Amino acid sequence: MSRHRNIRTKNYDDYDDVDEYGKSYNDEEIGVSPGTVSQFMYRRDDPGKSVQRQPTLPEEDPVEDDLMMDDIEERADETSAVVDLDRMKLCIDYIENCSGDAFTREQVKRAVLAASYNAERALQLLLDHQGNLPVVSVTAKAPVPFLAKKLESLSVTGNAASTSRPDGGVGSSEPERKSQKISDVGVIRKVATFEDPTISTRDVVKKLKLPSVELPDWALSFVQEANQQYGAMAKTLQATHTGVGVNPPSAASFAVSGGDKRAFPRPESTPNLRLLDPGRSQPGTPTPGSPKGTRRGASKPFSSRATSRADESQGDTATLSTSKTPEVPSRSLIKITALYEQRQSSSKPLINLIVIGHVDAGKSTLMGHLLYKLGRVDAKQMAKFEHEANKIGKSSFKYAWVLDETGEERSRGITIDVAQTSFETTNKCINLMDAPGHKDFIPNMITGTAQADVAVLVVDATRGEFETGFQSGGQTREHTLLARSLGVAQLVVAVNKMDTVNWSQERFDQIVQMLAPFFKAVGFKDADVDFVPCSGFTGDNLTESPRTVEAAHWWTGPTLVERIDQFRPPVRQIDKPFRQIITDVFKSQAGGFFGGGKN
Ligand SMILES: Nc1nc2c(ncn2[C@@H]2O[C@H](COP(=O)(O)OP(=O)(O)OP(=O)(O)O)[C@@H](O)[C@H]2O)c(=O)[nH]1
Repeated sequence: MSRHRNIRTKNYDDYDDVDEYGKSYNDEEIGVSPGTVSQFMYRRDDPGKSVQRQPTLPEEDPVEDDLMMDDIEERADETSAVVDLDRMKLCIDYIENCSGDAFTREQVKRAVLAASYNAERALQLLLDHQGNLPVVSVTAKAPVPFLAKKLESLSVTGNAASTSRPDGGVGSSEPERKSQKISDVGVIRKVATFEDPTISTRDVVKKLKLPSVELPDWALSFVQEANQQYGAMAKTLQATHTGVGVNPPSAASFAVSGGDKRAFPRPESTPNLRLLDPGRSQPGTPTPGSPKGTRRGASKPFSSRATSRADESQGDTATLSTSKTPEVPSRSLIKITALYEQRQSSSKPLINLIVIGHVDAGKSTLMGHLLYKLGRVDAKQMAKFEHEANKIGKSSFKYAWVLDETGEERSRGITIDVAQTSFETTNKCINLMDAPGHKDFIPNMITGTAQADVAVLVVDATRGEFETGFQSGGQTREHTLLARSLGVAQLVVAVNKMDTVNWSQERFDQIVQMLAPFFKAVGFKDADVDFVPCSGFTGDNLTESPRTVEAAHWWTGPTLVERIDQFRPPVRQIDKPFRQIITDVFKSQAGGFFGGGKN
C-alpha cells in the first residue's frame, strides 16, 4: 500500500514529542509522498501548482441558509423535498456558470431532472442534445409518504384575488379549491420555487407549518394536475406490474377531483412503464446497469429506467419511473445470490480477522508462531528469522518477524503497518491482519480494523503490563472501542504471556473479571466475547492444549485456533445496494485510482 510504504520510510524518532490523539505526526510530512503533493495538493502560494478546479457551485445566501437549516432541523422528516429544491438551484447556477445563456432556463431544468440533480451530467446531456431534451415531469418522483400523509389533513384554500398564475394559466374554481387536498408537498415546493421566483422555498416551508395554508391559483392548479398524473401513473403501474411483484404507489394517495389533463401523459402511456419490470428486457433496449445498456441509452438520457415506444412516437415526451424498489429480486440478483451461495457451500467461509491490543502485548509473536505451527511458515524460513534476529540481539522477536517484514519494524521491534496474510482452520478461511499496537499508528490500525469482521484482542497477562494497557489510557481500551465502532461484533481475548505468570488460573480469572464489564459497556454481547489463555512465545494453547503442567490441570477450554474456528461468518448483504467504506486509495501505474475497504 503506497501510503503505508511512505510511513515506513519515515524516521519516527523525529516525532516523539508529538503526543496528540489521532495526530501523532504531521500529515503534510508523512503519509503523502512529495510526488503526490506536487501533483494534487493545492498550494496557495504557488498558483501554478494548484490543481485545475472546476467552476465551483455558488454559495447560498448565509441568512437564507441558516433559516433553511432551522427549518430542516425542525422538520427533519421533510428534508428530502427541500434538498431537491436546493439541489435544483445549485445545479442551475452551476450549468449557467459554465454555459452562459446557451440554453434556456427550461432546458436546463429538464436536463437537471433527467440527470437526477447531477449538475455535470445535466450539462453533458445539454451539450449532447443541444438542449433538446424531452419534457420531464417534476412529479415523476414518487411522493414522500410521510409528507403526503401530513398534507392530506391540510385543507388548502386558494386566494384568487391576491395571487394569480404568472403564466396566465387558469386555476381551479373556488369550490373545487376548497375541497382540494394536497397529497404531495414536494410538488408544491417545486412549483413555488421554479415557476415563481418571488416565492422562496423558505416561504413555502413556513406556510406549510400553519394549520391551513394559502397558495396561489397557479400552484393549486399545478397540484391538481400533478395529482391526476400520479393517479394515472399509479393505476398504470398497478395494471402493468400485477404479478411481477412491483409495488406501485397507491392510487388512492394521489386521488383528487376534476382538473385539466392536457399537460400530462395519457393513460395510453402504459408501455412507458414496461421496462420497470427488472426481469424483463425489451429487444433493443438497454438492460439497467449493463454497460451496453448505458451506451445505447446515451441517445435517450433516462432510457435505462423508463423509455418507451410511446416516447418514440411522441418524440419529446418521457415519463420517469417512480423510485419504488421491486420486492422480487431481479434475474441478475437471483443469479448473483445463487453464485454466492454456491461459492459459500463449495469452499470454507471467509472471515476477515484483525489482531489488536496494546503495544508489546505480543500480537505479532502470537500470530507468527500460530502461522508457523499451522505450516504457513516452513522450518527453514523460521531458522533464518531466528538467525537474523539473534544477529541484532532481538532473538525474542523471531516469531514476530514472520509478520513484521520491513527493516524499520524489525530493528525497532514494533509493528508499524498492518500486515496481512491468510490461513485455514478446520471450517474457516481466515484473512489475518496484524495491527500495530503503538498509539502513534492508530490511523493504520483503524484502516485494518475497518476491513475486519471479527477481532482477536491480545492482552499481556504479566502483572503491571495488563494494567498499563487497560487502565492507564492504554490501547487495550482504545482498540476495543474503535473495533466495536467500526462494526466488529465478535471478539476473542487472547490472554497472552501466561508463561510469565506461571499459568496462574487466579491471574487469568482476575483479567477476565476486569475486562468483561468493559466489553459489555462498549456494546459486545456476552455470547460474542470469549477468553483464551495462551503463550505466543512458548506456543502453549495455540493449536494444541497447553503442555505446561500448571496449565494442564485447570484449562479445559479450546485452543486459540479452535476458538477462531468458532467465529460466525458475517452475513454479506449481497442483495442490498452496493456500499463500501473506502479506507485506502491506490494509484495505479496505468493511471487512475482505486479505492479499497470493506463492503
Ligand atoms: N515471555 C513471553 N514473551 C512474549 C510472549 N509473546 C510475545 N512476547 C515478547 O513480547 C515482545 C513484544 O512482542 P511483539 O510480538 O512484537 O508484540 P506486539 O504486540 O506485536 O507489538 P506491536 O505490534 O509493536 O504492538 C517480544 O519481545 C516478544 O518476544 C509470550 O507469550 N511470553
